[in-house]
Amino acid sequence: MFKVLVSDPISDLGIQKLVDAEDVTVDKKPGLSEDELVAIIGDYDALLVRSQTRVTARIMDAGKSLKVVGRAGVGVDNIDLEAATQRGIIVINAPDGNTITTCEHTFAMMMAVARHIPQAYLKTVGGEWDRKSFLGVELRGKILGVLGMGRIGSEVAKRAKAFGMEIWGYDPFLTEERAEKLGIRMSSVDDIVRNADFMTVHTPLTPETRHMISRPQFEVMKKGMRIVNCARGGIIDELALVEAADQGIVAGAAFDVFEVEPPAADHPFLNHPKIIVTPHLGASTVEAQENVAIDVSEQVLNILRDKPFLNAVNMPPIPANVLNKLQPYFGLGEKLGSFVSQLIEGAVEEISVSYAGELAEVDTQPLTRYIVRGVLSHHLGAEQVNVVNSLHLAKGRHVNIVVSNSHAARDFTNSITVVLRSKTATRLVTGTMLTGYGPRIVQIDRFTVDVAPQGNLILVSHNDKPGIIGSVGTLLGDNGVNIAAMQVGRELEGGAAIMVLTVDKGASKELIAKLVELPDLNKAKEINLY
Ligand SMILES: NC(=O)C1=CN([C@@H]2O[C@H](COP(=O)(O)OP(=O)(O)OC[C@H]3O[C@@H](n4cnc5c(N)ncnc54)[C@H](O)[C@@H]3O)[C@@H](O)[C@H]2O)C=CC1
Ligand SMILES: O=C(O)CCC(=O)C(=O)O
Repeated sequence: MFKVLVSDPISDLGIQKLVDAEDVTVDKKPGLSEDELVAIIGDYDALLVRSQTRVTARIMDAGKSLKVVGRAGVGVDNIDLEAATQRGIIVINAPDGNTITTCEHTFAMMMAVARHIPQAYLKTVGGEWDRKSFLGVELRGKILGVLGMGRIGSEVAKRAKAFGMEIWGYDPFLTEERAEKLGIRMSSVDDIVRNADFMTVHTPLTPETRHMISRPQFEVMKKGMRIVNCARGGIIDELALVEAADQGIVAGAAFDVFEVEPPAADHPFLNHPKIIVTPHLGASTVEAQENVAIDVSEQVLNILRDKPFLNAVNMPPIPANVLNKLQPYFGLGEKLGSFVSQLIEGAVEEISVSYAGELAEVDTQPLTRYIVRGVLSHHLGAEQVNVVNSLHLAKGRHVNIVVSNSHAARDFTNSITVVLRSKTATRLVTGTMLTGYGPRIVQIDRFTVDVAPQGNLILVSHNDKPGIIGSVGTLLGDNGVNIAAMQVGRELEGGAAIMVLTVDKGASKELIAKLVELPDLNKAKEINLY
């Protein structure tokens, strides 16, 4: 008999299938502390949570029989994925069940902010009949900028069309074909910020999306913008938003999520006349809670019964013989994917991986998953993409994956080449494991290099002229950026060349822009590999 513990309030109807299963007993114990969970988890095979329970390494250590943690929802920020993976505990989520509900909450927020509904309600119930202070705006005819065109963003776009809005969307994986199908304009963050009347964010919180709307964006923002965030706190810089609202740039904002939840009592959003808030209610409908509970219950049953399952967000076990051969390359593969995904412009349409040398002789599928993870996690967030779901996520985004093997490695015992193709560009990176030195990037596009794939890198393309290395070094030095290592690759003396600098701390966007102004320097790009 399998034992399942439900430690958050999860829909009874949703978990009925588990309760009815003859080989399962279900205990519902919401609101337990970590200590209380540690004390009882040893009896259970599965743990079902929403977002309140923090599933820590301590709990998992005590869960000697624990095979699966099921999250009834999308975000798994409350589960220590690394610890689960290390202990062979499968973590699954329910990514589809609350899409429509969160999309509808976004509309509720957008309309409430357009018509000042919470503010007007407060005055009316307070006994005032104030019809002058709450002049609203229509949605019809307005430009709605959607940042993040995944599950929720796409549904928002579809519904906004019914309101007569013009939709401008931005997502690194948005292709022209998909934009056309959705009837939206493919745009950029900058265009949206400068032109939209309403803006809504539907991305995960990643190092790239953190504060993607901050002071520089508010400075150029169309006056009178109304902003909605029902995704994750921190995508929009909260303090910069308050400033922009006070300066009259932002006419209104509606937030369901906060950088720290719950927000402190003196949080500047609370009681701000232009900002309305809800306490992370995006997924809180009867239907969504039922959907996510049904989805997660079904997959937990499959896992307990040793059947194929969906929506795993961490790593499944790999056979020991395969693992031994591939493990040294997992980190390199992921870094190569991340490196080249930070170089490519435009939506990625194809990831092509070539294995050469001894690597071509083993089943490299697990390694391909790491490479694809590296490519996707730059945009989707490392927390959302793992080796279990990376290929599936790529397929869902219509990214073609091509794998080839060549038994003869050119200069190395083994090498991995990753080529990304978008509509407008093709970028290539090759890596290898050098005995005694570890992972190395040995080719970038057509240039031979020798770069350790880690930390903050700056990739510069330039013309091979005397003095250019010095001028780059001086500019970085003058701006307090220390160069730890430097590599130059060129085809011919005096021809096109690249420089890869490993720097001790990240360079600001302004400094990268200054680099490009140097004579004979064509492009500069910062790349983070952690
Ligand atoms: N308020 C709530 O209760 C809920 C919040 N959420 C949150 O909503 C967000 C969206 O969820 P889904 O649509 O299900 O996720 P999804 O994974 O389907 O879509 C996210 C999209 O963001 C895109 N993206 C990543 N980086 C970007 C960038 N720099 N600029 C523009 N787009 C970028 C990705 O390519 C992807 O298409 C997530 O943060 C999720 O945790 C989800 C459900 C409920
Ligand atoms: O379970 C909840 O209410 C939170 C939903 C959420 O934010 C998510 O699924 O990512």
